[in-house]
Amino acid sequence: MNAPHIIVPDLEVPDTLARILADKYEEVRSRAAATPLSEIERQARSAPKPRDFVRSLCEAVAEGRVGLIAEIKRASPSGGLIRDPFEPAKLAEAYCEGGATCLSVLTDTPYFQGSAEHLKLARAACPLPVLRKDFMVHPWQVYEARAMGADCILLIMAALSDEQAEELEDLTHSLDMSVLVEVHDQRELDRALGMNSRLIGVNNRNLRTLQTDLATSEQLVPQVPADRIPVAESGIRTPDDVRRMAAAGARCILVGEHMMRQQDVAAAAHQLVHAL
Ligand SMILES: O=C(O)c1ccccc1NCC(=O)[C@H](O)[C@H](O)COP(=O)(O)O
Repeated sequence: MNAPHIIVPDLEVPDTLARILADKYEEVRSRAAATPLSEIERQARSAPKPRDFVRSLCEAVAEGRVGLIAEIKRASPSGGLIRDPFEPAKLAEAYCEGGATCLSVLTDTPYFQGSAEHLKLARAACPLPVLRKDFMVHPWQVYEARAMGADCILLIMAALSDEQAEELEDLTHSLDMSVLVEVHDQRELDRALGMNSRLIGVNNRNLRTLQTDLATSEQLVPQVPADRIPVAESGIRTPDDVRRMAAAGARCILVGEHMMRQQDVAAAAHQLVHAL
């Protein structure tokens, strides 16, 4: 089959992200050549109904709880191999038992050792809505996300032009899925606020240095308007960190590596959920 023509926008992107994106465009080209858009769309439309990711977080916050998006990730560019052995279904059950509101599952293979299979196993093991954590650059991946059962996708503003972000957001919403729009600086936040999605993720990880700094959320979260839901992402480890993010205005958090490194994942989730 012929590889589809996919246009790559000319963006200024941090080094690590630029490498990941170059590989991602290649991956999408070859996967879309093997499974045409019409076929992946058919699979997406016959997938089980989406679970409401945004509503679950809103309910957690309305009930005074921390909205924990608990991440299932085996490895990462900053952390190397994080968890081995790695059992997505057991991890999903443990997160659910520990009080997580939603799951985030890495599906990128080259950099995170993730897969669609991890997402399917995790979602089948619990009732929680699931975010497909990957580098989304093309509509084909949105259909693929729905086809594998994802309830939400991540759109990283640093990786997308405004036109791309809006196209992917519209398509995602048309499939009744949620979008978590991720920003790391003021300019990206301003662009994100021009979109329709309610979930605004502030990534504390600088994708140039891969270092995390919770001050990023402290600076940006107070500027997120009340009709949006801020989510503090990356580098959150302790109950004090959770309280720090809540003091900045983020009662929803996305946490991966800290919990993935604990023997008792349910207890680690429970500790963060009950930090306030
Ligand atoms: O985690 C990385 O090393 C990384 C490198 C390049 C792009 C993205 C990366 N991480 C994705 C994430 O956003 C985190 O997995 C997520 O926010 C959880 O962060 P943490 O709790 O610090 O694992």
